[in-house]
Amino acid sequence: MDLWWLLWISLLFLVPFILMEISSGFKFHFKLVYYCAMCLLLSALAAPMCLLTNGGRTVNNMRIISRVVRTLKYFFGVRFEVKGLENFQIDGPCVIISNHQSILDMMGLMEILPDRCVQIAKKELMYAGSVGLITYLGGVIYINRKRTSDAKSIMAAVAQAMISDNLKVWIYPEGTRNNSGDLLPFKKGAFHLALQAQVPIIPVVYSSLTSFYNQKKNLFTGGTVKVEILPKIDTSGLTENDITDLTERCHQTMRQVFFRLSNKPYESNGQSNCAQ
Ligand SMILES: CCCCCC/C=C\CCCCCCCCCC(=O)SCCNC(=O)CCNC(=O)[C@H](O)C(C)(C)COP(=O)(O)OP(=O)(O)OC[C@H]1O[C@@H](n2cnc3c(N)ncnc32)[C@H](O)[C@@H]1OP(=O)(O)O
Ligand SMILES: CCCCCCCC/C=C\CCCCCCCC(=O)OC[C@@H](O)COP(=O)(O)O
Repeated sequence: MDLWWLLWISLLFLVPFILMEISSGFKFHFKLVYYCAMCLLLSALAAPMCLLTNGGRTVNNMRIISRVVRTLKYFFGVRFEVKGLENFQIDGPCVIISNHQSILDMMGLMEILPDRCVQIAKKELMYAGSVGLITYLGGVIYINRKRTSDAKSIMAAVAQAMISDNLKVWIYPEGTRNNSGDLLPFKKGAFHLALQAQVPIIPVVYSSLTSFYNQKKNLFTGGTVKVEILPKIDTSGLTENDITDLTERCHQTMRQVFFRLSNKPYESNGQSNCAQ
């Protein structure tokens, strides 16, 4: 008898949930699964192309990867309005920093990826099947975010490789995806890297995706993302003592641009912008 009551009560809660899920959530989750499946499929197709063209793990594969990933936007109704591409026209290496909202960011990244540019990614991405393989072949640098000391020594080696191999490095200084409609405080790795390699920083800002992609509201329709590549920030002459200031300056500049591109009034948060 008790079991029957339990069953009825569960149904009472389950049925509206299932109906709601069918109407909005189902579409949302279906599209997300479709996106991941497309990433896995395109990666599986791109991997042999990379191997046949360039033989193994090299940044040159990023040209192939970006060309393939650029086709994804047509499947998902996403478009990009890009400003400031001329700011990428610098000789030599640099650190590129941008905001990170969701896994959809891979489309925005590949839309404007400059030549000879690798990204810093969490090591877990290595195990994402064919996506892991394609990131490996493209020369993505993996870090263990839970071990600051390991991440620091990898970043120090990256600083040297940037100079010797003329590499640009793309870092998401928020350190994780953030779809809250604001920027998270910045981690300091990107700024240490720019100082160690003595290279400029180029900030890139993507407008908020929340009007067409919002996990809390089960929303995933098509839309336009505004992208702005900002002028380079020089780091020559700066020392370790300037890291906090530099981090804060970049965060403030990018936050202002983020609010402007997202058509939202700028809110001053009044706190320190650096991650503690
Ligand atoms: C073909 C179809 C394919 C389709 C699909 C595939 C599509 C494309 C494929 C290719 C593209 C792939 C791109 C993948 C992108 C993935 C993105 C990510 O994974 S984001 C997550 C990983 N990235 C990051 O976390 C980067 C940002 N994080 C940092 O920079 C961090 O600082 C850190 C990880 C280096 C360290 O973390 P943490 O300890 O939490 O950080 P802090 O609070 O910033 O630092 C603590 C103290 O350490 C000092 N510090 C930091 N870094 C350094 C350093 N390098 N050297 C010296 N000291 C350092 C820092 O100053 C702090 O000390 P304090 O005294 O407080 O100042
Ligand atoms: C045989 C193994 C099968 C594995 C299946 C893997 C399923 C995943 C498949 C496709 C996912 C496509 C993802 C595209 C790349 C996304 C990169 C990305 O955005 O990573 C998130 C990372 O920046 C921050 O992570 P967190 O927000 O801290 O978390």
